[in-house]
Amino acid sequence: MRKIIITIDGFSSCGKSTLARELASELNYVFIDSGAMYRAITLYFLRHHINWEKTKAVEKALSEINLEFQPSGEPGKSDMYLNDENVELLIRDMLVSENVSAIAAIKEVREFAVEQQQKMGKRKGLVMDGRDIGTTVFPRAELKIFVTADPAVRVERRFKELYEKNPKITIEEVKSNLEMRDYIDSNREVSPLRKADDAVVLDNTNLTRKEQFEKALEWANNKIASLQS
Ligand SMILES: Nc1ncnc2c1ncn2[C@@H]1O[C@H](COP(=O)(O)OP(=O)(O)O)[C@@H](O)[C@H]1O
Ligand SMILES: Nc1ccn([C@@H]2O[C@H](COP(=O)(O)OP(=O)(O)O)[C@@H](O)[C@H]2O)c(=O)n1
Repeated sequence: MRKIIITIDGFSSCGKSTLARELASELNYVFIDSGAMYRAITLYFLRHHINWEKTKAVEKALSEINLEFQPSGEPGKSDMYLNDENVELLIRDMLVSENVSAIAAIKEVREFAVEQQQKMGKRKGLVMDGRDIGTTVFPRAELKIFVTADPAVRVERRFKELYEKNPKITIEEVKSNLEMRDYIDSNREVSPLRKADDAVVLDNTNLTRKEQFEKALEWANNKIASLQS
């Protein structure tokens, strides 16, 4: 069976990673959460007080960063390792969320991450989610999905998830973070978030996880079947 690359892009908290993980698990593909890479870089910059407005400081910091995904023990899930440290939980912290989009807008940071992402796609059989995967990282991917959902629904979903870990978090905090990141991600100069011309749109505002998964799996299976003939 021929293996393909599936890209899943869209705004924050649309359910991209959830869908990507489930698809990869069903197809026996590798799942890569590209956002985790930008989050790990951000964690490093914050911890080491890197002045990210200075190109030299950014380049030096990037030369000290090693990113790796390792299986987490849960089926289909992997954890992000920053210089051999498991940072999977730390990178979901609000402080990282507040700074990640500014750092992900830096050209050198994007080049560093994109180069590694492209290497991961060499052997196909990959589902990667992010913001620029269908437009920049894998412009020739066989299946591109652009996920959208009503902004209020997205805030509610992310709030629910973060509240379970930190009951002090407020819905306003989550809402303003999502709005800020979506704005920066859509308006940056390098690879702004946008739908690739050949991407299919999946609006999951009123879809359950199971329904969105079934729809995307059907697209994937149809694409794989069409490439056999
Ligand atoms: N169709 C859905 N209905 C309800 N909640 C969902 C759905 N898809 C994902 N979620 C939940 O929404 C939150 C954000 O999903 P996630 O996959 O992390 O989004 P993204 O990767 O786009 O930021 C998670 O808590 C996830 O469990
Ligand atoms: N391919 C990608 C993935 C993420 N990012 C950046 O990384 C941030 C965090 O990505 P994420 O996928 O973890 O975001 P959420 O799951 O919180 O929505 C995004 O807001 C973007 O600023 C990016 O620029 N390009």
